[in-house]
Amino acid sequence: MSDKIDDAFMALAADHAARKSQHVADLFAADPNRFADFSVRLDDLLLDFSKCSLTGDTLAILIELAQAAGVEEKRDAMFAGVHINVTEDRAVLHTALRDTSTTPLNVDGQDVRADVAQVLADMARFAEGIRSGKLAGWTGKPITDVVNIGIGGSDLGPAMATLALAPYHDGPRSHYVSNVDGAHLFDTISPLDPASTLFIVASKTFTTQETMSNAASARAWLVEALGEPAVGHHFAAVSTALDKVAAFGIAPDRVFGFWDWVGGRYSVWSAIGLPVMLAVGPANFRRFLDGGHAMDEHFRSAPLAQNLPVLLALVGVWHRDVCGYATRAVIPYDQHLSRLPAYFQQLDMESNGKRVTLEGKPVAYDTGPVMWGEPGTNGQHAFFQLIHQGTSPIPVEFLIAAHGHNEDKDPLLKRQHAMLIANCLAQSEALMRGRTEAEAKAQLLAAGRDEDTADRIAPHRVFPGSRPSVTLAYDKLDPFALGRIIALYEHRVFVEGAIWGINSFDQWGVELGKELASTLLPAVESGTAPDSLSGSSAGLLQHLTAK
Ligand SMILES: O=P(O)(O)OC[C@H]1O[C@](O)(CO)[C@@H](O)[C@@H]1O
Repeated sequence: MSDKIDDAFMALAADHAARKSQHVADLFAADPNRFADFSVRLDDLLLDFSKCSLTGDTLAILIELAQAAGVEEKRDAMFAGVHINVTEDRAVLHTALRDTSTTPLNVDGQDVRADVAQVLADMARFAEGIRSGKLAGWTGKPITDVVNIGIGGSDLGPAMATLALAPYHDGPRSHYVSNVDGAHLFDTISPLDPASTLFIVASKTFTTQETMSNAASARAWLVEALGEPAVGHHFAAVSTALDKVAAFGIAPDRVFGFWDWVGGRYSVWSAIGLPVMLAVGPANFRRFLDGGHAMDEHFRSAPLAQNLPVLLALVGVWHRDVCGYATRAVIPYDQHLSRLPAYFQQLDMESNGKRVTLEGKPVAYDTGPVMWGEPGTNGQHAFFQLIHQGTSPIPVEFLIAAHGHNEDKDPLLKRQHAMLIANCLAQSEALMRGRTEAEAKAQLLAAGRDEDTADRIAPHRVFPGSRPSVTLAYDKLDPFALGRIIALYEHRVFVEGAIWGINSFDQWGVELGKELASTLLPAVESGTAPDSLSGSSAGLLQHLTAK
């Protein structure tokens, strides 16, 4: 870490220490412009971070921190195709997947623009064929159900986006199978008709144990029902490992490639998005890409102090490193975004859950927090108790649309959307404002409780307040809006990683478990624990394989 970064962190720590007991409600009372000063817009997309404990001075130091960490230079290097993923010696160019520009973009001497456009055109042709029924199943039945078999980035992105775009879904039904637990595949395909089912085997590496075993079982199910020759009509694949796909037996015109410069958790924009395109059609998929590109343009050009991903990241760094909050909750008040927290968990935690710098030295500051969440209002009736009154503050990120998709259909549904907004605003307001003991007692007395009861109960009804939250508001969750939100969070992860000086684009932390699982499989099947296994694991293995 450079001296300038350390200086900025020290200045932030001093600012935090000096204002530790300051209530955010007092910041609002002191500054009638606080909302305007601590919110930023990109068209209808509004990021409000005024309910966090930052002041203008704090923000100025955070911007200095971003400058000292070279965020702008690192951003430009990413967009230019520099191999910023140093441990895998790869460029990081998911942004190229949503860019329609024809200016050459050379990656390792190869202009990737034409490749990207070609795969998109192939996907669109295939998707239109399936959606129109022209590309039918082996028996001539049109495809009614698409089962994506993939895991991690080859599952979470398309699964999240398909659900998010449910109002635009006019193609075959979508299903997602990821877990190596055979129950996932079995429960999904049992009700389906093999003659009208299409499987997409999605795996960047085409070696992932879960995906390969689910694909083999799906293939066997299909062959048993329709015979071996049917396979070609009912399978497609998405991968960077085209040689391995060919070995699986999927016809080349049903194989959609992508490239090693697209990380798994950044791949929903690539051919990994094929099931989304099948569901909502190529035009809506293009709008999703355009939304991502709009955020890219904003990220590249807006000054740091008006830059949504930069500001979201700086608020994140403030909470993680200065306030010391170990987790953050993402709560979409949008049922269609109910898979967003799971998607963000991979995006954020696989990217920034790192303990060494780019140079392989221990990091000087805490890196990625635990990210978790559930849709509102459900979370309110489950874990919000702890967020309001627990001992450790948890920054919350609320997402809310001004308009729902169904509100024009029925006044009752319009009212329900109003209730959704009211609940979302009520939660962030309650978290920030809190309730004093005196207020709690006055309420109890006003409700007819006697003095002793009011004194006894009031402490339980105190809310400390000053609990941080940001709110991301948008007009309506359409494909463009979704693309913008996803790209916003991708770039936020990038900026945080750049400040911490880590590689946000590798994932070595998943390897050890994978290696051990493959060496343990024969032991589980034979019931004999190898000597190298710890007493605990050997004991568990014996218990689980005893009969
Ligand atoms: O697409 P693949 O190669 O099957 O990998 C699936 C997922 O597995 C991981 O490598 C982690 O195990 C993720 O990074 C990736 O998204």
